[in-house]
Amino acid sequence: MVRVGVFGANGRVGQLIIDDLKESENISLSSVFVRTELNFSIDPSVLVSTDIKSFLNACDIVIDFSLPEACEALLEAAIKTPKPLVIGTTGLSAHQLNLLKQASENMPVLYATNMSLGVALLNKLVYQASSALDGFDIEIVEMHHKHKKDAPSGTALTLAESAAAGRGLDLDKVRVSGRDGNIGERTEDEIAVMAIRGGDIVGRHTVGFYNDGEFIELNHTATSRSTFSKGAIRAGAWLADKEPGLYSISDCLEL
Ligand SMILES: NC(=O)C1=CN([C@@H]2O[C@H](COP(=O)(O)OP(=O)(O)OC[C@H]3O[C@@H](n4cnc5c(N)ncnc54)[C@H](OP(=O)(O)O)[C@@H]3O)[C@@H](O)[C@H]2O)C=CC1
Ligand SMILES: O=C(O)C1=N[C@H](C(=O)O)C[C@H](O)C1
Repeated sequence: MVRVGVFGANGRVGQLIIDDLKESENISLSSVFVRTELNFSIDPSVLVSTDIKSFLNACDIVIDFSLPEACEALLEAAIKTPKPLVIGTTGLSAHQLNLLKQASENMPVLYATNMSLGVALLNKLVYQASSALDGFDIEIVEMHHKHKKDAPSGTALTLAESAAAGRGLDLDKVRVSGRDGNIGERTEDEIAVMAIRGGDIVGRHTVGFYNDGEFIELNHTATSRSTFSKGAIRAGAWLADKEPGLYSISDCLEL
C-alpha cells in the first residue's frame, strides 16, 4: 500500500484527491498538511498536521496542489526529508522551479502543469503542428474559473513551450502576454498566450495555428476537476518506486 500525504488538502483539487483516494486500490491517504485546520472531517487514522516534517514522515509520497509560496516551503522541507513528490501547483517562479530541480537530485519528482491524459497528448500534437505548419501564426487562449490566481495558466505556458520547441524558438524571447493600444503588426515568431477568467470553467485550452487562407485550432476542455485529482493519484502510484529524477506526466503515461 502506498501511503499518500496531501499538501493543499483544503483546496478544490486537494479535497477531491482525498475523496478519490477512498475509492483507489493499493494507495491510500495517510497525512494531510494544513496551515491552521482541516475544513472537513476525515478518518481519525489520518495525521492532520501543521508541521511539514511530521506530515512528510507520515507518508510514502506527497501530492501537492497548493500555491507557489506553499509549494516552495514543501520543497525546502523535502530537500531535508526526501519523499517522492507529485507537484501540480502552477505559477512557480524561476527560483521555485530551481528548487524543484534541486529536490529531484535526491528524490523522484513528477511535475505536471496538467495531470490529464488529453493535455499530455495535446502537448505532443502542438509540437508536431508547430514544426509542420511553418509560417502559421501561433496563438494560445486559456479559460478558467474566476477563483484562479495565476495567469496565464501553467498548462498554457507548457503548451507555449511545446509550440516554441517545435520551431526551435526560445519562448522567453517570443512570448506575448497581452495586446492593447497601437502595438503595430504581429511579428512572425511571436507566440501569444491570453487568459480569460469567469464563472466555474474547469479549464479550456486552445492552440491556434493561423495562416492566410486557412487555420487549425487544437482544443482541450476539462469538464471535471476530478480529471486532475485522478491523474495525480495515478502519477503518485507510478512515482512511488522510481529513482531520483525529474519526471513528466508523459513519462508516467508512456506517451
Ligand atoms: N497540475 C494540474 O493538473 C492542476 C493544477 N492546479 C493548480 O493547483 C493549485 C491549487 O489549485 P486549487 O485547488 O484550485 O486551489 P485552492 O485555492 O482551492 O487551494 C489551494 C490550497 O493551498 C493551500 N495553501 C495556500 N497557502 C498555503 C501555505 N502558505 N501553506 C500551505 N498551504 C497553503 C490552501 O490552504 P488553506 O485552505 O489553508 O488556505 C488550499 O488548501 C493551483 O496552482 C492550480 O493552478 C489546479 C488544477 C489542476
Ligand atoms: O487552477 C486551475 O483550476 C487549473 N490549473 C492548471 C493550470 O494552471 O494549467 C491546470 C488546469 O487547467 C486547471
